[in-house]
Amino acid sequence: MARHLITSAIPYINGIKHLGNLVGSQLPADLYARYLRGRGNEVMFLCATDEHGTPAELAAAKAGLPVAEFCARMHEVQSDIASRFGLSFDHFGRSSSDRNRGLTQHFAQKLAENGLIAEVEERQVYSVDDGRFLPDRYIEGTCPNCGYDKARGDQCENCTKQLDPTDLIDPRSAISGSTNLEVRTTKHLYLRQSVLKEEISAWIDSKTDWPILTTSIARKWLNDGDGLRDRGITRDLDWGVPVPGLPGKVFYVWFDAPIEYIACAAELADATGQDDAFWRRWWRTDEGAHDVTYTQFMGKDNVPFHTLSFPATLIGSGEPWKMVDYIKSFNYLTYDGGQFSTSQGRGVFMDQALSILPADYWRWWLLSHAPEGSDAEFTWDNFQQSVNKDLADVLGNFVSRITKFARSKFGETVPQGGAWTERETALAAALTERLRAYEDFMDHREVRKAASELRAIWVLGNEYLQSAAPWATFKTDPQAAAMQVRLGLNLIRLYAILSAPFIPFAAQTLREAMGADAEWPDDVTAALTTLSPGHAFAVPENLFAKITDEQREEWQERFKGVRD
Ligand SMILES: Nc1ncnc2c1ncn2[C@@H]1O[C@H](COP(=O)(O)OP(=O)(O)OP(=O)(O)O)[C@@H](O)[C@H]1O
Ligand SMILES: [Zn+2]
Repeated sequence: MARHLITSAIPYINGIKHLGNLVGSQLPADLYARYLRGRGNEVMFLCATDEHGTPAELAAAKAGLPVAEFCARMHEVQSDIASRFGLSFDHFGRSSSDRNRGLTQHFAQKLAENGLIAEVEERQVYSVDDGRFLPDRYIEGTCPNCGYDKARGDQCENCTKQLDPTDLIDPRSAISGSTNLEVRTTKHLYLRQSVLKEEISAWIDSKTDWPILTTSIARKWLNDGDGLRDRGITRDLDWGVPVPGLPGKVFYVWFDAPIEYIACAAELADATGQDDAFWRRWWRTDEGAHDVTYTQFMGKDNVPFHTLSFPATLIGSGEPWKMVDYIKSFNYLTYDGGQFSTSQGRGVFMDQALSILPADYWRWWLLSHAPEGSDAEFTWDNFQQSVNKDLADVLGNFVSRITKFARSKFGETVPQGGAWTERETALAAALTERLRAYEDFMDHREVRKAASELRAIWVLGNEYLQSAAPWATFKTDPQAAAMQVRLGLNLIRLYAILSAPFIPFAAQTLREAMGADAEWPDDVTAALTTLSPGHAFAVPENLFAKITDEQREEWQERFKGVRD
């Protein structure tokens, strides 16, 4: 039994996540966690809400709530939707927790002791009327590059140029609209990443098995221009982790967010009444984490922070923290010809998705079309086809035919009689080959390829049923038909176990209907004879309903605009 630590990029708190966020982080992480648990490994699967930063403050202001209360409410909302999607976190934490505050301050302190923090005098825009500095999105104005008049302090959304607040022409406060602004000097902390460049470079070079998407993004930022640059890690805000010794300042959200991966495990310990040793054995290589394999999941825009900044924090601390072993990154899922966007409300959001279909339909489509090699597009046509074919015609149909036929001819117990022929031996051999390929792809976090092996495993069952045709066999040789049905019922049990990482809810229904255990099949032949004659089963209710053309058209229409 191996030990696996798994983290998903932590979803930002400002709203309900869309299907792109889901497939780019939490869902594949859940797939991997479920698979590893299914194979008997010890798994710690962590996720949390990312609660600091200016967008949270602005969203709270828009909702008319104090930011702490807004975050507490949104955390509950996200947590509820996550569990309805079957995301099996061992803990869903909060980056605003006391644990994260403590750890973030701890890391800053260690970095300072090691000479990796610089104090820099900076020129920042101050709003006299609002009585505060205006970092990042708190300031708007005209873009010096393209002339767009709603450019923000950190970036122009029109031409995508990265900006500093002092670059803006005719700047105004995003809070009050006031133009009574002045530039003041203020002190900020910088993380001296440039000092660690060689060490981080060598570390990335040692990761020869990582996806190209991950290493290419890391190398681009390591080597672009002047190379790895020092970064400001503090902001003039109230909401965030306070910076000791610098009143009125908090750490930048991207400094404390990845530290929450660690804090989250500590939050779990607190929530379950366990001591610090409980979480430190996952995170400290000197306290038990030396044998842990750590995998992170995220969309491509998060890669620089996980390959450079967060490793700089951990390495720079000089302490033996567990470093990531594998970073699985994803390209983008696009929506019917455009981008998903939380701020513009474009696409399908997790709550909306569940209001029209159960989680497994989405899980299956998203994972089997995960944007691994390139961006992938969600279209309603493709969704309908894939659900109807894979889930309804292949898996659902197989289950329904076998169980209904079995019940009608032999009653609701596994029938007795008959012996395997060459057809069954050949099926077991074909299944074994597919199963080993499936395991191999899952072990390598190859999501799409694993999905297509699983589909092929389902197809083998249908082909067997087609060629064995127990309904015809029954007329001439009822004993042989009994054997075929027995095999079919055992196949359903096998499918329940193998499919659980992708479609956990349907898998559970199948397992309960078969009155079966969940033991991973090492030997397929043994697995296909696990349910013995006399074992009771039930006919599961229609497992998957097909998506009709009317439904597809209605949803296409309903989700084509933007959400309020
Ligand atoms: N269209 C997408 N396809 C795949 N992954 C995505 C997509 N958009 C965001 N992600 C990933 O989703 C995860 C959670 O993102 P986060 O909550 O920070 O939202 P975000 O990146 O601000 O996206 P948005 O602005 O659309 O809400 C991150 O790992 C991010 O890389
Ligand atoms: Zn611009």
